[in-house]
Amino acid sequence: MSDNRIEQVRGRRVWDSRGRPTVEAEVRLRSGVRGRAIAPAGASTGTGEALDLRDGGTRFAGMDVGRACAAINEEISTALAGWDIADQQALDDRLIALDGTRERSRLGGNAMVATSMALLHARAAAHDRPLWRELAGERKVRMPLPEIQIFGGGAHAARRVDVQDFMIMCPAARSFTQALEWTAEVYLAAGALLKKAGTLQGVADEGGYWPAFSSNEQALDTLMQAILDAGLRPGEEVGISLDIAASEFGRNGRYELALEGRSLDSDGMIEMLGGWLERYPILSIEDPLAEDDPSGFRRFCEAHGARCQVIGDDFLVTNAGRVRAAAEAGSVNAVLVKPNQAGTLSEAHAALVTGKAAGFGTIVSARSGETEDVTIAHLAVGWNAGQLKVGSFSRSERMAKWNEVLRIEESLGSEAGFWGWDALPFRRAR
Ligand SMILES: O=C(O)[C@@H](CO)OP(=O)(O)O
Ligand SMILES: [Mg+2]
Repeated sequence: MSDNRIEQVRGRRVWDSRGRPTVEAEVRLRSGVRGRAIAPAGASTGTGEALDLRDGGTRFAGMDVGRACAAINEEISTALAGWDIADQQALDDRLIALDGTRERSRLGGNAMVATSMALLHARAAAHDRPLWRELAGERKVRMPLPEIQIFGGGAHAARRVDVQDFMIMCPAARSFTQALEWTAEVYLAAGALLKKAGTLQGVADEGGYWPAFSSNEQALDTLMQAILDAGLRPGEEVGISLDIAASEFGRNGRYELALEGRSLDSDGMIEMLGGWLERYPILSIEDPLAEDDPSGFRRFCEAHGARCQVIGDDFLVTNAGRVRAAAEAGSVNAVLVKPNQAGTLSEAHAALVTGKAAGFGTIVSARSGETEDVTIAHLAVGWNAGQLKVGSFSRSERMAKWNEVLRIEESLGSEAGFWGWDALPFRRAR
């Protein structure tokens, strides 16, 4: 028997897709087996998220991670040394207790999530199996429905468009492979439309195009045209998915839509989004209202939850307690699961399981600041989440994840199912 006790955990500074430093953790077992993982970072963050430990001063605009790396090298490594790798929950509990703060400000959410993920990698390596299989065991899993950005806006594109993510979903595809193929067709068609119109400005943080639109509706119209140009049927084969990220422009019940020069209250937002739902084949809307507007969420979900997935991201911050409360209140019907919002994999998993128990859609999601780390792809498959959101084609830190799911799908051969329509909570309820 090889010795699966932890020898050491090391932290190192690496760089993310926005040119900012981030934290990599590397776990070494006594057997010599290693596992490593890198923490991602958000730009549009919820106030209830685990906090990254970042160093002040002018170095890298005050974004350095020296203290988070030191926390791994010193406290975390000492606290975990000698522990067996088998029990992720016990190891995560140890990290949580060691930090001792609600918002993870002492060790840093970035140090904790990198360590938590690296522990899982080490365990999978010790068992000589892929990470997703380590999580799923012998349970059957299906490949996730991808949610892929075509246009970026909001905090990821200097707020050129108010809405943060204009994405598509291909629930009628037969497989993950085919869903990715269809999405690529739409992506290329959208790029051609923007070039022709002279509105292409570049690539946004998550790999979607950065367009110069004059209204949010223009983005939706262009997206519809791109779906048609790709030879696909909007609403039947391909649907639209939006992340409004409304906390970025809404506070205290007021929403300032800069692009359109409009200021709306909650009811105005609900009415505007309801109008979009009438006119466009929208299957999913994330954070339609701000995190401080729970009654707005409730009214929105009451009005539209029967025909649209309503996702809480900043609103729920991957917190099982908040997911439970939202299920009781009826304020969303889906939860975005971002491990670094929670701080550890066990807490992220608890949020997902709580969502599933409530009949919610569950979407494992990357952050806008990412790296070559593909852990998230394995979590989506291994936890059988149903949906995955990691950004789009023009950025390889995103494609690394999608391509990893292709590999997993191929490895399963005819065993590999695809979540398709079943991933969407309002479709399952029918
Ligand atoms: O809001 C989101 O869902 C994510 C990913 O799109 O963005 P960020 O990582 O900046 O929070
Ligand atoms: Mg979001």
